[in-house]
Amino acid sequence: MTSNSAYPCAHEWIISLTQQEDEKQLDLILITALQTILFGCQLGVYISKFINEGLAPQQIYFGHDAIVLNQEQSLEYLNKVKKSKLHLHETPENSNVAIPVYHFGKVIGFVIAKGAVVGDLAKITVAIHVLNIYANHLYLLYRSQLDPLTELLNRQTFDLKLLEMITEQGYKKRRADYKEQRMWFFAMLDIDFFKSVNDNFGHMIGDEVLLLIARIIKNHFRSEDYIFRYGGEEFAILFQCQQIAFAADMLEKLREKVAQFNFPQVQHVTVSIGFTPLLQFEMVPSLVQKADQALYFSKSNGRDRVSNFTDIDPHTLLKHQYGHQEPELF
Ligand SMILES: Nc1nc2c(ncn2[C@@H]2O[C@H](COP(=O)(O)OP(=O)(O)OP(=O)(O)O)[C@@H](O)[C@H]2O)c(=O)[nH]1
Repeated sequence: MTSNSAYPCAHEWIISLTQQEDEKQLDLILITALQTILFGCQLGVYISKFINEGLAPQQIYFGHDAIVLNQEQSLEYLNKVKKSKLHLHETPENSNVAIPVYHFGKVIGFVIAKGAVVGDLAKITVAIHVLNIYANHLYLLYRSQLDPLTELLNRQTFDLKLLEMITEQGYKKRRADYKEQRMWFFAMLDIDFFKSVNDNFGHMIGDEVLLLIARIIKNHFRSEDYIFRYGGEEFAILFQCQQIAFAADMLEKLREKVAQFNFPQVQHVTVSIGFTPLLQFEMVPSLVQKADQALYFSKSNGRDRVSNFTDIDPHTLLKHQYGHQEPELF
């Protein structure tokens, strides 16, 4: 991409950025734009993809010359740019600039550029504008991944995320952020006798129950975990724990929280949960089937309980399959 003016033209990048429907493509366009605008610089690009100011931004540029920071350093830089907007650091042997990435006044990441551009405010200003457009479009893409009622990730995003997680890159990349090794787990959760909630209290109250349960689940897990509204009254959870016993405990506590919650009008609602460890390179349908079978086991053994697929006798599993291979769409 070229420009006739002395400084790179931001318009071309804005058009390219706002045309993207895929987050990875959007990142790629941003990196190319920054490499052109801040030509000759070594770059580090760190963004919080959840549009969440509290989270450590993640590296999104992995080129051989990328500036690599650990989680602590990236939080440190985030705080620096929050305080001083543009953080310039100049010594005879090393000069770099940290540029904040804003979304609606919140700093959701930063770009570090090392090299001759540090004193060139015109180029840095173009980079800031391009980063603003990137952040706005990232937010729109992010919103399109959410279920409008619960604001959890929607069913359309489920396959993509799960596929991403079971490939080597996704599985390892996220684990490496933690000091200790963690495993991923996949759980399916279904509200018990939800039809009777609708029948007895009406659809609006049913929706409120869905919303409240979605909130309970979201607050129960870490912001790095993934919570999906999988179907009508069914949720899927991808989460990390050090070991299977902790995962079971985490889900048991979630079950308890729902069972003890005082829902307006309906008062008492329970959920059934099935889960399985996420094996790297496992196929998505096989993973869903395992969690689904564990969920069925919970349903057919009294509901309001958590079942671990790996604990269930395979003979029992062969006999039963929870009757919704295709999720109910909403
Ligand atoms: N209010 C509301 N209801 C929904 C929504 N999506 C699905 N449902 C209802 O969820 C109910 C699911 O009922 P069933 O599949 O029979 O399951 P259940 O009554 O929960 O029974 P078990 O799962 O066997 O415990 C149906 O009545 C759907 O209409 C929604 O977005 N809002």
